[in-house]
Amino acid sequence: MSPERFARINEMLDNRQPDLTVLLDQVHKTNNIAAVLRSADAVGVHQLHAVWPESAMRVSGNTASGSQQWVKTLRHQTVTDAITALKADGMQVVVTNFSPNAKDFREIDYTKPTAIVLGHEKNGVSDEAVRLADAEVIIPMVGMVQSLNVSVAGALVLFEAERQRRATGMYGNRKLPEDYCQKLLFEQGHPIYAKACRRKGLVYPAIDETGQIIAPPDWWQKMREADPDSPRPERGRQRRM
Ligand SMILES: C[S@@+](CC[C@H](N)C(=O)[O-])C[C@H]1O[C@@H](n2cnc3c(N)ncnc32)[C@H](O)[C@@H]1O
Repeated sequence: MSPERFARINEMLDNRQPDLTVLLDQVHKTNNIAAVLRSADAVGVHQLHAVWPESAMRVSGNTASGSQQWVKTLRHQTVTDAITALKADGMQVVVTNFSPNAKDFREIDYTKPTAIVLGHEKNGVSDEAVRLADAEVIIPMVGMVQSLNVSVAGALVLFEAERQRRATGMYGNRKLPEDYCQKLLFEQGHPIYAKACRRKGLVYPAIDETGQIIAPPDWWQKMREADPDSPRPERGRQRRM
């Protein structure tokens, strides 16, 4: 991996907001799911949630433009399961909904741990989601059409959250666990070694701030035993401890 790409992934990790997420409440069109994923990645959402009772959830690769690699989706069988789990993580649950009880979406404090719920393309959010939510919000509209596309609605709320969080300095300081970040950086920077480690049950070595492996000699030895074809340390690039 080039030093530039390594730096870019590090910067992405520094900006991830593990306490901001989206719950897709039966959103089912693959293009819409992909577009929400892409906006979620853009504002630093680390993990998305989806109520998806069917077997496989599909994402349109073109629309997602690779964001599905960086924002993982956790699937829940029911909206009750999903919201219970989000609340157990200390999230306020904000449902986007056309309702007389809904506030303007800009009135919510998104600097709090927040899950934004988006509803089905035709039926909107489920009654159960509304019942369990802490707040209902609406994006005011003055045109002739009654609603926005769900991914557009999601992007507007997410970027309002981004605006508020940036204003209070919530970007640029790493909140994800360091061991998770190290694991991801190793897998991205050294995919062949990572694969060999997984295959043979070897622990991942540490890497330094430039992405070079910092491993004791016995790690290199075990790697060679595990996989005689594994690449040798590049002279001057792979640092030993
Ligand atoms: C196409 S809309 C669904 C319309 C549906 N007939 C209804 O009454 O909810 C799909 C989803 O987009 C979001 N959405 C679209 N426009 C919105 C708006 N103006 N305010 C809040 N949410 C909106 C909501 O999550 C909604 O469930």
